[in-house]
Amino acid sequence: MSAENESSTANSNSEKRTTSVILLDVAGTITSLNFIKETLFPYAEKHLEEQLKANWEDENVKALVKKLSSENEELTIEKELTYKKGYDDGSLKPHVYSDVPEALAIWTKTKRIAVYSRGTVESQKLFLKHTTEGDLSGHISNYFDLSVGDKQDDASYVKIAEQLSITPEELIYINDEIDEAKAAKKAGATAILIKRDGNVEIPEADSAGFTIISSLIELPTGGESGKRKNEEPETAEAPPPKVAKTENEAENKEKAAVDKKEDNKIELAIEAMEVDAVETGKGEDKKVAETVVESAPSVSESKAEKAPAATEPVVADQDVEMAEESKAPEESPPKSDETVKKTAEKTEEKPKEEKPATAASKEEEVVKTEKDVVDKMEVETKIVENKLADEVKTIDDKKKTDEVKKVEKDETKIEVTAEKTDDTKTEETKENNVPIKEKTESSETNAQKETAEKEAVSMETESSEASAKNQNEDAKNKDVTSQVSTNDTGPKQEKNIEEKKEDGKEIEEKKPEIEAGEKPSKKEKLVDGNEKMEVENKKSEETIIKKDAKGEVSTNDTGTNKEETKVEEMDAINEDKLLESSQDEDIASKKEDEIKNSESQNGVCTKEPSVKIDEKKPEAMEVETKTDEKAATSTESTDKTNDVNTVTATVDVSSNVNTKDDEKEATKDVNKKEDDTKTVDAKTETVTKDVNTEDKMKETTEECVNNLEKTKKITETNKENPAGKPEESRTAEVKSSDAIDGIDGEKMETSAKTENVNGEATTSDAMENQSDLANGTDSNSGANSSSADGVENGDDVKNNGGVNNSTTEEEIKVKKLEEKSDSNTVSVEA
Ligand SMILES: CSCCC(=O)C(=O)COP(=O)(O)O
Repeated sequence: MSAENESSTANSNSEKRTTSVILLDVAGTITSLNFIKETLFPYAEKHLEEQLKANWEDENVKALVKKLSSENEELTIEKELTYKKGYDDGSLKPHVYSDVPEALAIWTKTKRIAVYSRGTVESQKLFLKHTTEGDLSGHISNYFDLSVGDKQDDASYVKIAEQLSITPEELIYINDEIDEAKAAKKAGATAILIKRDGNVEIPEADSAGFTIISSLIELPTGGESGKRKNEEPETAEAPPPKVAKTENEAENKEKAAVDKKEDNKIELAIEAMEVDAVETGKGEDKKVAETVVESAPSVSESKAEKAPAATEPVVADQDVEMAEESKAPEESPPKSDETVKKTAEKTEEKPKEEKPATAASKEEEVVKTEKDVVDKMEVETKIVENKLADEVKTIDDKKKTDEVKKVEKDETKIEVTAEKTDDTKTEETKENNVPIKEKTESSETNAQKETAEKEAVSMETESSEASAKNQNEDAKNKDVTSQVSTNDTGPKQEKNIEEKKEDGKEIEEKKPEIEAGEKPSKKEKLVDGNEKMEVENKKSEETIIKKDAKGEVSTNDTGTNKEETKVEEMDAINEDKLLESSQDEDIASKKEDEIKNSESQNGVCTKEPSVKIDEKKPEAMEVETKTDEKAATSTESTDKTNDVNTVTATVDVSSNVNTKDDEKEATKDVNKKEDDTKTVDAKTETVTKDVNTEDKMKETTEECVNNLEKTKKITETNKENPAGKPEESRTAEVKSSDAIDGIDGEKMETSAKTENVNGEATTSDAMENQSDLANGTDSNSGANSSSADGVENGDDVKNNGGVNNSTTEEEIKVKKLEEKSDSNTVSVEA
């Protein structure tokens, strides 16, 4: 039997990975004791006699009988023969518990399974081969019978271990008898008690410290090791196994059922038992290390080996703790792996999912921000447009009011001039009613001009509005570009921006044309005024154009305000000039009145000069009026032309802004208007010069009046003393003539030179230089040599002398004045 056991053991050991071996008892463990007692043994007894009788003549039977007579072994052999016959004919069917084949199938994957029974090895083999659950002999690697020793002897377990090539600690013995368990435990093996129905009850005191199971599937992970039990007090203060078993029986069954399919868990339970056995210290440390190494070919196996079995609840409290401890590393890694995987997936998926999500959200945010920006821009542009429209309206209103005021002022001025012209009551002035009429007509035309100007101004305001809008659009474009630079807007906005930029460029290109169209309307007003304002206006225009050329956002308010201020200044200057001219006229009229009064008082001397002066005065007035009229007509003509040009230009500009061909025509018109304005400016320059000469003439007339008064006094004295002091009268006359000649600077210089040649001191109080001339009584030739006029004057003085000479000289002087005034008029007409 021992040899059989060894051979079977050797055959199976090489195939197992682990060194631990589960050693099974038969009766009461894999089969019921009732089957052994009630079936197997009676079957043998019954069939043994028959077998003996049938085979009595057989040599084998004869040898057995002889042997039984001496050792009782033959009976065992006869039993084997009986069992074999029964198993073979089916009359005997060995019983096994239902959990046996399942447990064997599980254990046999990683463990060796051996059988240790009182029946012979052949009987054991026949038994496992013909069980009610089928042939289970294939899971059994080794069979041991009583040949190795009594089951209650611990040495038997040592031998078995030796035969299995393992240590007793590597042996797990499962049986139903406490004495055998104690022997195995004593040998160092792990002894597990199993309680099945019909087994002999184990006293609780004896079973204390042993693991008790009711099914092989409940095989505990740690098992009961002798050492552990030995470490605990034998009195077993620990709870009795039965109590733990009964309390946890239902749960163990359920869990066992659940864990049946998990083969690795059972294997791990066995490995845990091995570990527990190693912890007892009975095993060799090296072997334990080897088992650990062998049982750790892979991570899963090592984990599975340490994993708790489903039968864990059956285990005692300490084992449960170990199982929980062993669970933790097993369950935690998968969890950790899963968590790692999940986290990795999350980390991988999250960025992938979050990135698109964040990208989409960002895009949505960007779109929202873009929409918000566009909305804000639209709102801002609307606000700016509304503001500009309001400002343009206010500017228009101001301009209209200013223009109305201007029209009123012009009307009053025209009335004043008309009244003045009526006051002259001369024939020439009557003849000059035509220009006065023209003035009135021109006033009418001025009124028409004003209306035209209003229209032009309205057009200007429209153009200014357009320029303001253009500037606003430029500002919008700038704002848009600035916002686009900060914010990455979509392509739609870029297109809009580009379109706006193009529109802004076109508008900027149109600006100079529009602004050029504004020039005539401005120069209309400049014609009435002086050149300074024109220059200033040009400068302002140039500055505006430069600003526009630079791309600066020049608000139209400043330009319009400047224009308004300039126009106002121009109007003020014009008004001042008109006032000055009117004052000059008043002064001249006053002087005339004074002369008349003096004439009426002085009699002879005053008549001719007064007449001539009166003749001259109307002429001078005529000159003035002519110059004024001509200036007015020139200005009016230019105004008319400019008005027409402005109207046409503004109409052209306003109507032709949309078409480029019309814009070119408008530019041509504007250029023409600029040329017209230049010619008008030149004319105005000549007119202003003539006006200055007229002022000088006025001064000379004043001096003439003074001299006449003096001549009057001299004539009176001459009358009183005809023979004496002719020089004084002559000097006075010369003074007057010189004063008249003084109009011409060259004549004054020449006369002064000739007079200084004589170098005689004068006693006259009137004018020192002229008194020098007067003192030169012998210097008449000098005076005559000064000029042709001087010759005439000298002749007159010589021939006439006295009162008559003075009158003739005055007439000559008046003629000179007339000639000069005529030359002025001619120059003005030219
Ligand atoms: C399976 S062989 C027959 C079993 C038998 O004879 C026997 O006595 C079993 O007792 P044990 O508890 O030792 O297996």
